[in-house]
Amino acid sequence: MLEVADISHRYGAHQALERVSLSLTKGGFHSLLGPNGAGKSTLIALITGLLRSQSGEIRVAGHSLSRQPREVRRHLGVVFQQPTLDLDLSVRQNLLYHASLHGLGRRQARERCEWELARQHLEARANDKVRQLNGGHRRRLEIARALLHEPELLILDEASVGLDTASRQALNEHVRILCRERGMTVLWTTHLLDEIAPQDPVVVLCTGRVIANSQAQALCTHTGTHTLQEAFGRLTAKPGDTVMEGRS
Ligand SMILES: Nc1ncnc2c1ncn2[C@@H]1O[C@H](COP(=O)(O)OP(=O)(O)OP(=O)(O)O)[C@@H](O)[C@H]1O
Repeated sequence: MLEVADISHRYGAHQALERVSLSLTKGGFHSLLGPNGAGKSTLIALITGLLRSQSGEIRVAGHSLSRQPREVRRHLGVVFQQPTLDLDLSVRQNLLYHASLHGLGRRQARERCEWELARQHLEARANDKVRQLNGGHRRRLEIARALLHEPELLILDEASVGLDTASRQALNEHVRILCRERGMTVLWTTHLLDEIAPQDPVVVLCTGRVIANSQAQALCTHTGTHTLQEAFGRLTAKPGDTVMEGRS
């Protein structure tokens, strides 16, 4: 569903990503981990087309981002780290506006909007201004918005930041349900390792390179540790020493 092949990116003299390759299988909940400055946001900006790739190739659902950007956008939903809702528009208005940006007709937009609101249990809030929603509800609205055009790949960049523990868990579980029930492929970036299950495929970035690409559980086995926290610490302490690549 997502193929990143040999992507490198520089900011001036600074090499932010170096020959990054990864591939996400359909229907999986994939996590992207890395310490501060590892290059996660840069990679997401490249995949979502916010940054233009300088080398390598990105394909979404078989479409090349550089040659078929519209096709890629059609298959891709994104929830960015920084909320981008209009606080002074209502919940429904935010969704309808976004639907029009995706070229949905009026009727289809209304239908999709009501469907996603119901799925997120936000119907009763449809006419409220976003300003009136709490952080958890705003995140759910952003997910509803990202799903309006029925993408097959959903990217969430630190989507749980700022939420309380219960809202974080609910959000995480909700996204997992989307994978299971809709076959959606998810790329979830986080610093919070308790959001990752032992069987989840995980990509670890460090100083711009993929240093591990495996199931969370296998990272522990490989590093001889008991928790993902310990494995992550060991892998990122001396990234040059421990390169662990396999399937994600
Ligand atoms: N616009 C920019 N100009 C110059 N350097 C940048 C720019 N954006 C990011 N960088 C640098 O590129 C590297 C990767 O940054 P990036 O934000 O992608 O990392 P990250 O893994 O998302 O970090 P964090 O977890 O802190 O958000 C860092 O060293 C960062 O300082």
